Amino acid sequence: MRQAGARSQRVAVVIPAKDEVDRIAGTVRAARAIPHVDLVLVVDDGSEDDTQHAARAAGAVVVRHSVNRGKASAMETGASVVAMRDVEGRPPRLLLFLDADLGETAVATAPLVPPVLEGRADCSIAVLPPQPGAGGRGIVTGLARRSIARATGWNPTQPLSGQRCLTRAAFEAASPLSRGWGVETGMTIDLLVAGLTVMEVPCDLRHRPSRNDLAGQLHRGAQYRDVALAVNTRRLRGVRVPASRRGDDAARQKPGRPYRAWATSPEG
Ligand SMILES: O=c1ccn([C@@H]2O[C@H](COP(=O)(O)OP(=O)(O)O[C@H]3O[C@H](CO)[C@@H](O)[C@H](O)[C@H]3O)[C@@H](O)[C@H]2O)c(=O)[nH]1
Ligand SMILES: O=C(O)[C@H](O)COP(=O)(O)O
Repeated sequence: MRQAGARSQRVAVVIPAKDEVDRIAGTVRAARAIPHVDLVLVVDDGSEDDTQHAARAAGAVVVRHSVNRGKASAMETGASVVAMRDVEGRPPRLLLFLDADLGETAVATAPLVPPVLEGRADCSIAVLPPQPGAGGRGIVTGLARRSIARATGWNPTQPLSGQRCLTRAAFEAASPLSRGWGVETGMTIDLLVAGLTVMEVPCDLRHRPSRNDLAGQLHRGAQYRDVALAVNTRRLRGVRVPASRRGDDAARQKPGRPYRAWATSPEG
C-alpha cells in the first residue's frame, strides 16, 4: 500500500527549538531541501532569544510555546499542527523530527526518508559520526541502550538520537510521549512493543555536542533522570516483549538493518 503511493507521499519536518537563534536558519534551509518535504515546522519551545523570527525568515512555519515545556512536548505540539495541515483524502505526512542545531548538515538526514516511504521500516533513526568536542562518558547512552535491550531485545547504536522519521501510525503507537529527554528511549520501546519495525541509518550530521563542563554535566543529569523515568514507568506497567516471543536475532543487529522485536504478531 505504502509503496504504491510512495511518490506522492509527503514529509513534514518538525524541529523543536529552544534558544537556537544561531543555528535555526541553516537547519530550516537544509530541511527544506530534503526530497518529499513540503512542510518545515519549527516549534519554538519558549525561547528567550529570536529563534522564532529567524526560523520564519528562513521559510519555516513557526508555532510557539509561551513557556518552556521541554523537547517531548514540543514534538507533540509539532505533530498536532502537522495533522491539522494534512490534506483530506491524502495519506498523512511522514514526520521527520530534527534537532535545531544541525545547521546546514540537516540535509544529510535525507536517507531517513526512503526506508519509511517504501515501507521497510515504521521508524528510521539517524546514527551520527563521532562529534568533535563531545565530552560524554556514555553513561546516559548506556542506560538507554541497556533499558531498550532489556525491554525489547534490540541493541541500538545511538539510543538517544532524536533525528527520526516515522509514519503517523507509528507516532500514534508511541503516544503519549515520555517527558523531556526520555522521549527517544520511551518511543523506541513503545514502537517495538507495538510490533513495529525500526532501523538505524548512518547520516553524516554535525550537532552541538554537550561538553565536559558544568553545563554539560548538568544536562546529562537531566537526561539520566528523564530516561530513567521513561524506562521505569514502562517496566512497572509490564511494557516489554517477552524473551520467549522475540524474533530478529539480536546478534545480527546493525545500522542499515530493519529490526522487529516480535517473532509473531504481538496478539498471536
Ligand atoms: O526545553 C527544551 C530543550 C531543548 N529543545 C530542543 O531539543 C533539541 C535537542 O536538544 P539539545 O540541547 O541539542 O540536546 P542534546 O543533548 O544534544 O540531545 C541529544 O540527546 C537528546 C536526548 O537526551 C535527544 O533528544 C537529541 O536528539 C540528541 O541530539 C534541540 O533542537 C533543542 O533546541 C527543546 O525543544 N526544548
Ligand atoms: O554527551 C552525550 O553524548 C549525551 O549528553 C549523553 O551523555 P553520555 O555520554 O553520558 O551518554
